[in-house]
Amino acid sequence: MTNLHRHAPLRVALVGLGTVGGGVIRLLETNGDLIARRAGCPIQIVAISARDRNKDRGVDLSPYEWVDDMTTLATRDDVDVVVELIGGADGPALTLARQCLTLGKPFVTANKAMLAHHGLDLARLAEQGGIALKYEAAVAGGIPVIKGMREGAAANEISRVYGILNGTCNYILTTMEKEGRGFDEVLKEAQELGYAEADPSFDIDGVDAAHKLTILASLAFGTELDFDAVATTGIRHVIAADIAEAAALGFRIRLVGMAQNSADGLFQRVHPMLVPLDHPLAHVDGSLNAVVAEGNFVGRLFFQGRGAGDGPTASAVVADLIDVARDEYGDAFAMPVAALTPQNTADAGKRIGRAYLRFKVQDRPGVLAEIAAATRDAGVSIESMIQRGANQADGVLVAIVTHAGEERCVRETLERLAGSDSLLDTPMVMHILD
Ligand SMILES: NC(=O)c1ccc[n+]([C@@H]2O[C@H](COP(=O)([O-])OP(=O)(O)OC[C@H]3O[C@@H](n4cnc5c(N)ncnc54)[C@H](O)[C@@H]3O)[C@@H](O)[C@H]2O)c1
Ligand SMILES: N[C@@H](CCO)C(=O)O
Ligand code: NA
Repeated sequence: MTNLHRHAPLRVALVGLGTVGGGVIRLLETNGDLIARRAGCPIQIVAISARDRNKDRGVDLSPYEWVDDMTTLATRDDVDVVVELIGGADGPALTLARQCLTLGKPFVTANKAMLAHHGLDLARLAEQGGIALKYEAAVAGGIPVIKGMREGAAANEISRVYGILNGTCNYILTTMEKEGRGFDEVLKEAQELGYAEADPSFDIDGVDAAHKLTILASLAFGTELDFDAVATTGIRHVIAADIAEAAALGFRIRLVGMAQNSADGLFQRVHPMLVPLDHPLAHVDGSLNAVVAEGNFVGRLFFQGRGAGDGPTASAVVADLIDVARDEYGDAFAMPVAALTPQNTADAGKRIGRAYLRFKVQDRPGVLAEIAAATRDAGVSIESMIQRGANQADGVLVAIVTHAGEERCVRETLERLAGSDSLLDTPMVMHILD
């Protein structure tokens, strides 16, 4: 029989056997023959490691050699590539990454936290060793957006890259919207479905999306990764009433990560936004993620797919392994580290856009006039306003959509209202996607 494979098997050490690690084992077992034809060689797991050897993971681990000390994998001659699926920006994942890349062992990871904080150093090590550092699973799970940005869109100057980058938050927001269920209950469900990070506050406070945006921004703009430059707000303070008011005004609420280039510098933010119903992001539901990139020759690119969960994430990890088997890899962040430029952070106050403001106020004469006066004095023009819950002892809700204007004016409106005894709660501001 003819041997259709060009190479000897690619021997993989898999570290971390949770949601994603289990998915990788299942995927390779299910699609192994097809993958071997595409990769030019079989991809074989030869060693596995995790914290607890005896835990039932729902997959048969008996065919694979268990390794207690993962640090030995970096020096093993019978391992061609190490896959890290532990998580955490520092700690054992980072130690393993540094060891592997320093010792010339190709490295595949889904760990966006580690890349957002240490990506440049790790890319430098990979570059020095002339080896692969691959991380498709780290951004938007199964969507091939790293490949899309690094390779497919590489000829373009990108003006803006944005999208829904966290499956847990999207699942929470869209389930609350469709089923009217409470935040805590839906978060628990997202955890059970394997979407959430080990510490789910990374998801709901927008940190995970900010990790991913940090990586995307570097690919889009050729800048050094700068996690600290991302202004981040999560979805903790989005309440059911906001979702209902947004719907009444013709919007849906999504946690959006956005990086935008301007003459002033780079603007990077993760925050809940109102998305108009006629925008494709308004229809990205559940654990789906989506990324939009605007290029000067290609126009608007729209990537959509499952951003979390075992199957989609394993799909991205194994795609990286296929690239390693084919010997197809390049600079981790699309150009040599020395060619990346430092970022200038743009002043968000000068950004022009519409905003949604929600106030919980006392139900008494003059309150609306007080809010209107604050917007007038700050130079904010009101497009529409809704008041609900008249005659309620615990106050009424006032929701405002502004005309497009500088963001600093919205900030000034809130400063003018600060301390007013008409307000019963901290006002909520969400910007509107254009
Ligand atoms: N779950 C997803 O949908 C998803 C999607 C994209 C990326 N990721 C990323 O993939 C990685 C893994 O995520 P997961 O959801 O599979 O996590 P998980 O918690 O389900 O699994 C983590 C695994 O790592 C092992 N581990 C943890 N600490 C360890 C240590 N100190 N030493 C040895 N092993 C250790 C655990 O035993 C477990 O097997 C993370 O970086 C995560 O951010 C997850
Ligand atoms: N916790 C992440 C996993 C995918 O990176 C999410 O919910 O999107
Ligand atoms: Na991806």
